[in-house]
Amino acid sequence: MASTSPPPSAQSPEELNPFAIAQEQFSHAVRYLPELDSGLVEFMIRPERVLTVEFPIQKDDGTVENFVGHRVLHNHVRGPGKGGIRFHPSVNADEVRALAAWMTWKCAVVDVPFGGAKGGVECDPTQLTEGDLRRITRRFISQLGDAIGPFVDIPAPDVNTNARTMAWIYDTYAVMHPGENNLPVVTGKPLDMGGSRGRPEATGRGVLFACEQALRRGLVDGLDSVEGATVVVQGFGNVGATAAELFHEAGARVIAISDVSGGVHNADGIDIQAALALRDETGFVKGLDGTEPISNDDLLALACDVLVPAALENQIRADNVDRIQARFVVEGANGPTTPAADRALFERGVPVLPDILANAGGVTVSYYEWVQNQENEQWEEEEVNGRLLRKMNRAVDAVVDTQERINGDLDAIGAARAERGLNGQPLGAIDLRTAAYVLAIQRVSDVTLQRGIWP
Ligand SMILES: NC(=O)C1=CN([C@@H]2O[C@H](COP(=O)(O)OP(=O)(O)OC[C@H]3O[C@@H](n4cnc5c(N)ncnc54)[C@H](OP(=O)(O)O)[C@@H]3O)[C@@H](O)[C@H]2O)C=CC1
Ligand SMILES: O=C(O)CCC(=O)C(=O)O
Repeated sequence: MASTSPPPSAQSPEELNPFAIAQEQFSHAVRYLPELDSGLVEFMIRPERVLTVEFPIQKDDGTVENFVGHRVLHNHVRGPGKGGIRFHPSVNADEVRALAAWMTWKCAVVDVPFGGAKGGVECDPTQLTEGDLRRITRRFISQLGDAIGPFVDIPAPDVNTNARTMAWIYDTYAVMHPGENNLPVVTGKPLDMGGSRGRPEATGRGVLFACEQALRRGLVDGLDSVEGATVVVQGFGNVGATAAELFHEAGARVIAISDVSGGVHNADGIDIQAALALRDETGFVKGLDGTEPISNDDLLALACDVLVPAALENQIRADNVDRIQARFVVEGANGPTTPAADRALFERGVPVLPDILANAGGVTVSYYEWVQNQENEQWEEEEVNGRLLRKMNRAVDAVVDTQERINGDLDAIGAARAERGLNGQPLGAIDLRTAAYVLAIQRVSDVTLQRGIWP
């Protein structure tokens, strides 16, 4: 597997450091919440716990190799930590810190009773066998010990992990905790091991639901439905492939898709079922019949109604944002747009439905799985999807309403800042990401104060 596109030299590492980005997004939003005490703000920006573990495994080729893994609990004020585990060569502590912080805000935006956490192991799954991956997972989970648990911190799938990985996590934890109902320790499990119907598709489905509700709210001039819209999807894994399939089923024309090796394009629309079959057979979408090859860079620059980045961080940056022609960006991935690119898109009037809202369908159905596991129940898929739809619609409405409220109240917020001795410079209008942060920070700070964690 190739790693993420190399960062362009024009941008400093700090500008592309996910944790620095997460902190910048948070600090920007806090300016619109002048009532928050500075100590409380500091409490919310910092991760509560960062664990880094190192462990050897014997690989199937007979060699022994050391691996490094991280699990970060960012904040557990609203509930146990929640967030996926990623296996990727570019995993590092700062990336996991950022992903954990985004989980805190995401769970608050969609209003599920979890805090934020995330994990990752620095490894390249393309160079490892299934047996290697199983041993890595088991050793990583044993090393984490009671830092995870059904009411402590609950992992889930992320990049290069899936239901099979979650089954190994469950089993490892269950061996360490005999005699207990351990099912809620991890979500995204296989269906016959306490997984929830609808969880494998939930993130992609949530991306579609969020996009549809945002269009109904009139966020994109002249586009009120995905029906007939042209859609470009970067990343053809759990999130991207499901999103592509569901946008297609909803009547959109998906004109380009991609994976790490590059993309394929057809202005008349891509046969998504054929793409799925090809990916399952070869591992890639390249060479799909009836399509032209396209690089990931050029794919992002295609003219389309909706662009869904669903791969990794830092895909839309200062150096390529001018090429973006999409009318609406809906973030399936975590952190695909840098702050500089956010600002440029906002100035151009291109709305970005942020990750902490748009891709919250996964954690929402993970919450439903966790609830079902407590009762040893399994809901019907219609029930799961119906609940997801209502959650996503409510979350989109809450974020759009927050944006409208704040942007209609800038003078009063500026005056409140001046009154508290804060920088009194005029405040600019906020984008959807900042609105989502304001909503989330408000929810987390309210509970922090109610619980008396911050006096
Ligand atoms: N799984 C979930 O429930 C959730 C995931 N997310 C986020 O969505 C994103 C995707 O996750 P998920 O779908 O689970 O991961 P997967 O591992 O299932 O899929 C990732 C996809 O992205 C592709 N990819 C990797 N690197 C690049 C690159 N540099 N350029 C283009 N494509 C690339 C991969 O290609 P290849 O397979 O060829 O390597 C693969 O198609 C991540 O940001 C994740 O954090 C967010 C919420 C929930
Ligand atoms: O399903 C979950 O619990 C977490 C999913 C996740 O890691 C994410 O939303 O980024």
